[in-house]
Amino acid sequence: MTENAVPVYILSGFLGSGKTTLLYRLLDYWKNEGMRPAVVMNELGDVNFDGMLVGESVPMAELLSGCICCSASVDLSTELTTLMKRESPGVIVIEATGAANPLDIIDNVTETSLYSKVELKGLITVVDAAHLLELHREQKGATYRLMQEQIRSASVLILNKTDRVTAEEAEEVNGVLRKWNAYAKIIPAVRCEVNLHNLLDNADSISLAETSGGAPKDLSSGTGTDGEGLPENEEIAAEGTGRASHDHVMAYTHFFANPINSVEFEAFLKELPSDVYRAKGVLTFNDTSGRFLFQYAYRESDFIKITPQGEVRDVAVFIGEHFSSGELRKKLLRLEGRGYERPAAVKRSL
Ligand SMILES: Nc1nc2c(ncn2[C@@H]2O[C@H](COP(=O)(O)OP(=O)(O)OP(=O)(O)O)[C@@H](O)[C@H]2O)c(=O)[nH]1
Repeated sequence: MTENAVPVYILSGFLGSGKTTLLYRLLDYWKNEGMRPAVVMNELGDVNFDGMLVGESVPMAELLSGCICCSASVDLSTELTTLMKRESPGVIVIEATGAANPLDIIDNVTETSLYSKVELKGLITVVDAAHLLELHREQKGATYRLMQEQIRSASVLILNKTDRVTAEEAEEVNGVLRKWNAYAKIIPAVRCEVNLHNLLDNADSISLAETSGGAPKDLSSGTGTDGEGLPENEEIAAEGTGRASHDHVMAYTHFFANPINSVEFEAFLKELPSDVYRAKGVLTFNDTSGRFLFQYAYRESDFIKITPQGEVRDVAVFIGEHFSSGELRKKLLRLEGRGYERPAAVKRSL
């Protein structure tokens, strides 16, 4: 590999598993080591909520409204090259959407390294212990297969959210990971609190090709559409395009015209159908001051008070499989005190 090539790490893991939590830790770690990290962030929705907390000192490239692995493959190479030229980073971390197939991203990065001084160092997959346990017991579904893919391609695995399972269950999930990936070190964690030096050491220590069974051959599939001209409150749904591994995933973006009641909103989150497995957004409530970044992942929600930089509207993105965006929209409009209007929905491939 090229001398002085900039190391690149890919963060993989299903929606809500804890990738962004790990990203913040890594950025602090590298900054303390005197390095200059840069980030490529990819979101399925139109708004980069996670990027809001990264801080201005970290150069960032954003790929929004699509999944890096199928619709934005050209963009990823271009973004990496531009980031290299513009910022001269010491290390780059790519946080893919939780719906991405990491093999495609590996291929993209390795292709970029043919003409730019970057070197893929490792693929870290974060696993939500409770979510995987449930899916493994059911043994079916596209989400399950995608998680399997993300685990297989990892050079190191973080078994996260172990606070949500018993010690016996953690053992059971550990066994599943070992079965699917015999090579990668498995590091159990809560909120991705791990020894980062060891993590990066382990990520580097084995070849990705060894764990993933080699680079993918087929790069041709996957079409994307641009995000221009989308109306307010938009539905993005996969319709037989893109990778088979996640063409079931859909996202609904809701823009709020009015502040809403926090208690009613929490009740709304509690009643979300199980097909909605991830949601996040920025909200203003009418019963408490300030603005909040909310997170919802596999039946747990979280609210953080924030002061967004620049103009940020109140918005929420819901991601899941084949849920009724019309139903969600109806409920959210009711929370806002707006009547139910006919959805101005546009479908788009992820
Ligand atoms: N209970 C529990 N919650 C966690 C843990 N780690 C992260 N979370 C929470 O889970 C939610 C999702 O975490 P993120 O780090 O944003 O997950 P992500 O993988 O980046 O999510 P996407 O960007 O949607 O793919 C947040 O509310 C976190 O605070 C953990 O170990 N235990």
